[in-house]
Amino acid sequence: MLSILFLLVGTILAAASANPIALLPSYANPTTAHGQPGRGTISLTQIRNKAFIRNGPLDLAKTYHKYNIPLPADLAAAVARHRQPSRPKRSSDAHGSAETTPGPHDVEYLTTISIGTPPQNLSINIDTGSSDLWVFSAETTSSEVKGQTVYDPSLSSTAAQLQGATWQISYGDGSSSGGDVYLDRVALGGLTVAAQAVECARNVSGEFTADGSSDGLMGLGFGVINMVKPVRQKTFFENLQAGLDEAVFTADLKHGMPGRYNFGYVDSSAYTGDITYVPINSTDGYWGWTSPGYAVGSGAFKDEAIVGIADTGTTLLLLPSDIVADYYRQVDGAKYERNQGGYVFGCDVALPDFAFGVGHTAGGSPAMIKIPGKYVNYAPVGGSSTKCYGGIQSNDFIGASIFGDLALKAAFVVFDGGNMRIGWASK
Ligand SMILES: C[C@@H](SC(=N)N)c1ccc(Cl)cc1
Repeated sequence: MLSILFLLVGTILAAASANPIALLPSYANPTTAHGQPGRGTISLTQIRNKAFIRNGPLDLAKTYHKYNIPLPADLAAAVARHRQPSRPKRSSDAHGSAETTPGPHDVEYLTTISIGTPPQNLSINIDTGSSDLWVFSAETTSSEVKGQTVYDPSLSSTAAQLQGATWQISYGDGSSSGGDVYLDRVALGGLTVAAQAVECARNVSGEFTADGSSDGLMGLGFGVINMVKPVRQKTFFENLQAGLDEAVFTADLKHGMPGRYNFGYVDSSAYTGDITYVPINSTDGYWGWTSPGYAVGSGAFKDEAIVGIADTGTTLLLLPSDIVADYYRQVDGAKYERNQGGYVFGCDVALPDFAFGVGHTAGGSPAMIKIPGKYVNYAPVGGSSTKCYGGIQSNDFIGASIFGDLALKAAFVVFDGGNMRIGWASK
């Protein structure tokens, strides 16, 4: 319940739109505050401000704020939605595009997002292999912040803490992070979600601290594996999806140069030939799909189903060990080195292309995505200028293949949430 504030005369007109009862001065018959006539006094007549539109959530939220009580999740979301329209208009706003920039050796691709009001710009790793948007924050243990830009919800007028919510996540490379949650405005590529769950790190593992270029991750997997407790939160794409012209986002990563993530449309100028679509299996929360097989260099296509995920958050292409061995048999001097954790070769060696199939053989040959051999030279191994590490490695102990950035940057990829399918095209 709003407590009706008696305002000083000077602020009456400015405040009228914010309060249900406008206080209008009446100079005609001066009386005391209790209605008794007196000299030099003023009486204030109350009239209802017909321009005031009652808003229950906002009224209730004012009471919570008055007593410094964090807002319950639903109320926080209602307040954030009231402050900012959450659904993009179905016109020019229903699609967006953002440049993404590779780190050294294309180890990751970083994209700018803005969070809060006024906007705080952070550089994040878009990761289709997870489903949490988490960022370095003002709450992150200071010794674990080394060069990252942090999000500070206390500086955002649209931030509302999600009461009681926490998160903790671990990734395939052993890295991890965890903290609490705010709802705030998040914008990417011209698209905005008014009440996006922004997971603020209180702790991050050394791998994240050591990467001063990345201020966090935006997971674009499926919300079923979002790690917020007690209530999982939707991804940025899931929150946008219904308002997009097309319920898709596309990844156009490039080798050693900036690429783009688009949302809500398929840019027909970004690829050659046709897009071949195959169904995805999102049961495990990933963009899971099956390739029908592969070819090494100019060799024949080999029918061997490759069950994997399309994962922008993994650098390399991780495949069954028999396929990996088949590839490196075509590389002079290549060998598996345990102490390097994979196949290595001379940095100047000729590398054959690697192609993987998309679509079923079904009599006709499948569409093929060809990874140029030069892409497979990932980087020199630590301390050497002559020995290089392969970009194709084994998926041993993972349980599925991972079509990471090495594969994705050879293609234009459509992540089609509307039709639960993934599309691959050459470019
Ligand atoms: C799904 C990715 S992790 C990610 N993209 N956030 C993954 C899982 C397990 C291994 Cl071993 C390597 C990579």
